[in-house]
Amino acid sequence: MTKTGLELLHDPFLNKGTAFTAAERQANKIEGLLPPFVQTLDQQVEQAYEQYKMRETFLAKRLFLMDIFNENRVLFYKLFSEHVYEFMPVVYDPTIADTIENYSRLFLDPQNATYLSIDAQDDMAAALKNAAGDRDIRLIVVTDGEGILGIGDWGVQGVDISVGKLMVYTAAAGIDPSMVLPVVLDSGTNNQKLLDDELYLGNHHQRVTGQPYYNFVDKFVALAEKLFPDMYLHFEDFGRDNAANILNKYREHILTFNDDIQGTGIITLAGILGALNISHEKLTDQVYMSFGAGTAGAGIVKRIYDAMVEEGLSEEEAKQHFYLVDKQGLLFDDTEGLTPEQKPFTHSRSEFANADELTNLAAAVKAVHPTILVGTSTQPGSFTEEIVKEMAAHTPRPIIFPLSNPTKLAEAKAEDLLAWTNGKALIATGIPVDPIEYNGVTYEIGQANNALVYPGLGLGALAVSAKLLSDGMINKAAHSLGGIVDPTKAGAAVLPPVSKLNQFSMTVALGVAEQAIAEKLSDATDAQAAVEALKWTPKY
Ligand SMILES: NC(=O)c1ccc[n+]([C@@H]2O[C@H](COP(=O)([O-])OP(=O)(O)OC[C@H]3O[C@@H](n4cnc5c(N)ncnc54)[C@H](O)[C@@H]3O)[C@@H](O)[C@H]2O)c1
Ligand SMILES: O=C(O)C[C@H](O)C(=O)O
Ligand SMILES: [Mn+2]
Repeated sequence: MTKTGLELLHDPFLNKGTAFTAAERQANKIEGLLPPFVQTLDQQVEQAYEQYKMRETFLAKRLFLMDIFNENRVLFYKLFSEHVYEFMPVVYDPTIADTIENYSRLFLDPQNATYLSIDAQDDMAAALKNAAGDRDIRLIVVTDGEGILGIGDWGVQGVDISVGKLMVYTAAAGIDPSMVLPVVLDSGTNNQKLLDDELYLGNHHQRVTGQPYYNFVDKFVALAEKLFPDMYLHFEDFGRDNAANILNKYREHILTFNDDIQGTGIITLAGILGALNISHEKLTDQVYMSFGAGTAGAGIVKRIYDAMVEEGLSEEEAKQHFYLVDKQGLLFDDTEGLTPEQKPFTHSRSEFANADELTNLAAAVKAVHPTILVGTSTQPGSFTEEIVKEMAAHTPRPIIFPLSNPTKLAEAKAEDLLAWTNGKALIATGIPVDPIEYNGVTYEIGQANNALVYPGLGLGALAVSAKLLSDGMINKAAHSLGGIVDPTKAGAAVLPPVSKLNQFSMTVALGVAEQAIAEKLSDATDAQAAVEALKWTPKY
């Protein structure tokens, strides 16, 4: 059914607004519904950008851009693609945290998302069909809102992270926006503030947990697979108790990806490889400390550990290079409340004379002397001057990545890390940071955010219709980000800049697609052609 009239103007996948030509206006019953002058896409972009600049706050800018998103996807993505570096923190993290916290109050438009309720599971198939319409869905980002960034449980309001992650897929890697579906699984929320708020738009009950919850997820996965058999299923911001369970359940059966576990692992490994490229040190000589060994923290550890094994260490040797610190302090094999992902990387108390005193990060750093410290703890300011100086006293180029998001939760500020280490720290942050002047050198700060890698990974896997996402494909993605930054330049970043996101997303996609073919996870033969064929560009 072709849409005409107001229906056409209100379909963001078809609407061109003032760019509809006179002939199109006549053919589609929209004569007189628009001002007479026919604009080009470039003129629309220029006009929209002027309006964008008039908005003062990041939140106001984001709301303005979302209006365009809801009206006209081509215009939105053309505008986004011309201002990737500027728009990323507005459209995505950290501003997205504000819109998630205020979602119900700011609500205007469902943004073509699918809302699946644990209390209405009989509607699930209809809901997915309604949301897809006649579109060919190839990519789903799904969240249950329990572990949004580091801000916790936001129930149905977490849907914005599904929408936001998908926007980055299109802006960075050219995934056709008509092929994507954001999904939220509403199984309740344990956020009392939301439960007490009569304007909260989700289910007003505590989270359903255990088998009924997993049955709900299972039903969704099975239906999505049936309705969209060529789909890549991206899980985002599930709670610590469920994220790894869900990934482990499906990863060997369908083409699926957990961004917090795998995406963060890839980008952090890439950042560490970039740092070692600058310091000329070997990965297998590093002593790694994870602060906040939850979904992301343990996911990163597994990825770095795999890389150490690939570089020749035995599994037992490699494990000795890792130390996890969580709420309990340094994690030992007899620590209460260990997660299955933490257990393999614990130590024996007998390795330390003062094991019982290692109940906080400062004591653990003093006892272990890590060369790499990665924060995924949601604890702002926890990488203190004392801790950082202690670390720097025992290693010439400490690798320090405060990765907690959004900005207000970061373990440290990049400028402090530089000052406390006389410019020696090799830093990556979770959120964008402007270049820092220190002692006459301009330091570029790499952004270790999974957004630098998941778009290319998804494009590569989708382009060749990979059957699964293998460790080999993941590993290839991590190694695809090297070679863009010049490590000999003073103040060089450990990761390529966000301004080159489109360029290196293609490198990642190609590497991943080639690897899928090499592992016989795809019937395609020409990775380059497949990637180019799938790539969408915003034009009328
Ligand atoms: N930069 C990125 O690409 C990226 C990717 C994923 C997650 N993150 C960030 O990492 C953080 C954690 O996310 P997650 O999904 O792993 O959450 P999570 O809840 O699974 O993990 C957080 C961990 O921190 C621990 N923790 C909490 N308080 C602590 C304290 N006082 N001391 C030590 N440990 C403490 C928790 O026990 C838990 O194990 C978030 O802020 C998130 O934004 C960043
Ligand atoms: O969303 C982000 O900015 C990265 C990451 O997935 C997170 O949960 O923090
Ligand atoms: Mn996330």
